Amino acid sequence: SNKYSEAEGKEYLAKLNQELLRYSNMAAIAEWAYASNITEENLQNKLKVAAETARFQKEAWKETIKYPWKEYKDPVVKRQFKKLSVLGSAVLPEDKYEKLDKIVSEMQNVYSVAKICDFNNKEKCDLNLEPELTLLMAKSRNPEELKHMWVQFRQQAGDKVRKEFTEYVALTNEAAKLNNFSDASEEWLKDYETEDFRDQIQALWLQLKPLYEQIHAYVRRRLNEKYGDSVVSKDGLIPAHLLGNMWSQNWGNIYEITTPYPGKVASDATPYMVEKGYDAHKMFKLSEEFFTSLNLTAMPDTFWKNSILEKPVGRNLVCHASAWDFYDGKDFRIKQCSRINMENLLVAHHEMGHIQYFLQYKDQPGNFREGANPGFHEAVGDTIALSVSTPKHLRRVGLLPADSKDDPESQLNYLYNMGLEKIAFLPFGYLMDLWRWDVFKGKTTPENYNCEWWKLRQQYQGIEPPVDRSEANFDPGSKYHIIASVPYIRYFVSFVVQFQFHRALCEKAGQFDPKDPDRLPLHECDIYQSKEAGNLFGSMLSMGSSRPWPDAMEVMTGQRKMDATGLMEYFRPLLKWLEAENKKTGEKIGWTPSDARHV
Ligand SMILES: C=C(C[SeH])C(=O)N1CCC[C@H]1C(=O)O
Ligand SMILES: [Zn+2]
Repeated sequence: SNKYSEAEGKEYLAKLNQELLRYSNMAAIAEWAYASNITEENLQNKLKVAAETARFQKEAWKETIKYPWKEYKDPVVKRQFKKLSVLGSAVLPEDKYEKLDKIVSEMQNVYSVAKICDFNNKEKCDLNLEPELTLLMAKSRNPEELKHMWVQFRQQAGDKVRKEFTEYVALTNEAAKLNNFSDASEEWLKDYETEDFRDQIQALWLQLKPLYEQIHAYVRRRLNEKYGDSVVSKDGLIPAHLLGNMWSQNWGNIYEITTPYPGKVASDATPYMVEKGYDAHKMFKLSEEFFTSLNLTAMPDTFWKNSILEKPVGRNLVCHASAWDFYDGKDFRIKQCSRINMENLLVAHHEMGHIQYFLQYKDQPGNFREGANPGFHEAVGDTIALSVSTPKHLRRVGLLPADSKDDPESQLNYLYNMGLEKIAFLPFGYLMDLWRWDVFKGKTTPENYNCEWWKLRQQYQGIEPPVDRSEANFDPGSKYHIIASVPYIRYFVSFVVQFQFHRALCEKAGQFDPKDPDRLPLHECDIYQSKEAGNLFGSMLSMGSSRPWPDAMEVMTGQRKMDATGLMEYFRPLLKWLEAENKKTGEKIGWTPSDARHV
């Protein structure tokens, strides 16, 4: 047979996959060493291993593209060649590849070591983002203290990396063009294999925007009542520092000051986690037990041995939570600077969802060991957490009092709390890459990085900075994913599809009936211990990226498209309540742009 026949191609793939897995394992080990202990030595080692890996990938790629794979018959062989025919940043000349790697590593270092002084004690200047500032942004009800932390963190993080980020954009675009993409945004979107992907996302946002405007109007009124007109206007933008989160991306931490029915039991497990002596290990064991109750896979011993589940003392590390596949079918890890509270319990489930996906597709060929699309990977843990978060489940595992009532007002409180997490996030999940796509396309230039950022924050989230901003600032650079070059539209996709997954699994578990949605409300569903649901989930997860994501979605939900009806069904009672409440208090729905207001 002539060289490069389909049989030859198949043999070539098998050998190449083994080599690629070996390099991926070495690269992950070097990256882990740096991310978990930021030292010059670990940086140099990471750069060296990354350069070796890139060199191998480039050599292999020159051979790969000689195979006439488009004429092959076997869809699995063709799909692997298709994936391997795009080289990624390894396409850059070695010096530029190393420069790009160095810049992203340095931006992560600046972000991870940023420290500010305490608002109340000017001598204490060792406050890190995690845990100190995260906890204070969640707890403080002092607008001046919140403003101090909001401004100071940005001064120590984003403002310091504006120049590096500009260089990062140029190099990332250069790599994209060498891979025959018009710019990096097109290379990032290839993972969705969907021609009109951006139009689909825009359509989903327009469907969900009314829900966001309702919760925005209600929260603005409650914050106006608490902080007064001089701090929060009745019909304008919400100041970003008052929403319980450094980036205003989810608002769960202001539940207690905006509760619809105060005095009713809060569905917050935090006090019960503390009372029961929870530590990080116990949080992750609780999550593991949920997965095994579904007949999904337990963590291998290496997970407990190699993971970092609490912030180590005495060294710098990247605290932003992450899950790692070491591509040897045995070594899987989480790195999380865990705190003992409900928010961290849900992040732990989020990360364990990544690990479960790794475990389910670990026997796929190397280049299929990824999510059906990146949004699916972000949705696994959150889908499970939708069951875990229910008052019914928290009572079941002893994280809410057994006798805590389930009356309609408590139910509404719970649904509102979930809305502060899931609905509030949607515009942020969208605008992050709306900004970056425009940057990669050159529509947003360094001269207007910050102005365009705040235009999007105003247009989509209806929020404004607590102090005037200028191009001396670089606020996008104060968000981890921007400086770590992690695409973000995956989270918007996740927040939509996780409700489609939840609905399908709840139906399978007999916990939801689409023909009688009021009998078993979707937001009360808990799939715990349903092996039928778990087997259905596993059948999708084990596919990895071996098939286009509509095929994977269809296996589990019967649908082939992203669809907002899952999220809308889950929050239907909340939307009704918010519309009635905002009508009663005569709220303006939406917001008048600040400049219009100042005129
Ligand atoms: C927990 C992770 C690690 Se993939 C994360 O980055 N998330 C989870 C939800 C949104 C996004 C964020 O924190 O910005
Ligand atoms: Zn994630």
